[in-house]
This record gives sequence, structure tokens and C-alpha cells, in this order.
Amino acid sequence: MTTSTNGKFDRKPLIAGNWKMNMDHVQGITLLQKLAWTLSDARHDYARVEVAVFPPFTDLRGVQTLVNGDNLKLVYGAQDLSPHDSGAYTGDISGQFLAKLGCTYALVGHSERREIHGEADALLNEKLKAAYRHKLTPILCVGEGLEVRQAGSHVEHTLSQLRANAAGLDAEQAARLVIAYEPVWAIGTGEVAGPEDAQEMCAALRAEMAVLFDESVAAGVRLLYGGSVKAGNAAAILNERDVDGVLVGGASLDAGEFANIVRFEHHLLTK
Ligand SMILES: O=C(CO)COP(=O)(O)O
Repeated sequence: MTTSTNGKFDRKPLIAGNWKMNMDHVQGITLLQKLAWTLSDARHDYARVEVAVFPPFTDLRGVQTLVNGDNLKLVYGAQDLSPHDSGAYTGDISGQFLAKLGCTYALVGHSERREIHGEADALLNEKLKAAYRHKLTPILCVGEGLEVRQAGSHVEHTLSQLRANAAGLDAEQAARLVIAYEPVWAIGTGEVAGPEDAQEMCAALRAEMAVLFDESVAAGVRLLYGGSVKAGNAAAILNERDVDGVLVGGASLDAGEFANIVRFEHHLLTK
């Protein structure tokens, strides 16, 4: 058993940067190189804290070449994937292609996909299954909008997304699932859910995984928080018992800022 300094066992922290629709393939390589150098200068231990980036699809081949060529220890994934494997699905990207590009992860159900593209629970369930078919680890994003939060039904809302999206997974798949709690009202707004809000939802999600699967799945599943995470607030959020990582949007576009989030253990508060 390994112990991390925040007292959580066996769940390796994951610091993930979602670049969204930013950084063309040339800018993406520059950003990734800067990030890798910064972390290398800081002697970052990737075995202790995992680092993943989620560039646009068009960047992935360049990212793969750089990661392989420079033997980088960070991993990467796609921001979305098709529920289908191949065929007449214009504009879709297959999990098979992503696996071939060396992706470790695929985001599924980001709130911007749910809201802007109208992706519904049944489709997201298909996308999760497509990720598993191609040995990609899905990071399922869930979370409530402002009205739901104000009505006080945010926990039930978020758990019902989990139940619908993870329906039909087996325990082995569930054990590999990563879940990101991203309250929509805190995304790109500068409005951060407090560490205790992140903890409340992550604890509820973990408890629900025990109900849906079993205790050992729940104990191992990694739960991330996302929404206006910056170097200045990451450590307090990651210090919470059930928060195993963060999914960072805007701040992941700045190599120095993101590297400081990765190095959160150096800023951990003692409780
Ligand atoms: O949506 C997010 C990450 O997926 C969060 O974005 P921001 O960090 O820009 O709020």
C-alpha cells in the first residue's frame, strides 16, 4: 500500500488539463513541451501524481509523437469519442482511432457536450461503453447547473446522472472509471465550489458507487473536482478526503500555473 501525503490510500491523484477548443497543433506542442520542462525542472514524480492533458483531436498525433520521442511520463486523452467504432458517422472520432494514438483516457459527458451538443444520458452510456471497448479509461463528467444547486437538489441530480450514464457496466469496468464532479455554475466563471462542496459530492458519488457496484469498487474509484481550479485553490480542494484529483480548464493553458497545480502536495494545508 502506498500512502500519499494527504492521507489517502491507493488512489493515485490525477491532475488533468482539459484544453477544450484551444491550442492548434503547433501551439499545443509548445504548451506540452513547456509543461514537461517545468515539471522536469521541478523533479516531478509522475509515479506519485499522475498528469494528463486533453488536447483537441487535431493535436493528438503531435502529442503522441512528442510523448513517445521524449519519453515523457505524462499521459493524454481525448475530449470526447463516438459511441460507434467505424462507419458513416461524419465528424465522429472512434475510440479505436484514439487508442491507436496512444490515448489513455477519454472524457465523456462534459457539461459543454451535454449542454451545447444536447448529449443525453443514453448516448453517454453508449460512449462509456465505447471507451471500454477500446481500452480507454473514461472520465465521466457529472454535475448540476445553478438552478439545481439553488433548489438544493444537486446531490440527487448528480447521482442520477451517474446511475444513468454508468448503467450496465460490470464491476471490473466500474473499478477503472474516473468520475469528475464539475458543477456547471463553477466552470469558467471564477466561481469555485468550496472544498467542502467538492467533498460533499465526491463522498456521495463514492457511496453511490458502493450501492451500484460494491465497496471495493467504491474505495478504488477516483473522483475529480473541476470548475475554476487554479494553483491557489487546488491544494485545499485536493486535501479533502474523497477528492482524488482535479479537472482543470482555463488554468491548464498556462504551463506554469498548471505545473503548480500538479505540485499541489507542496502547498498542502495541514488540517
Ligand atoms: O470544465 C472544466 C474542465 O473540464 C473547468 O473549466 P475551468 O477550469 O476553466 O473552470
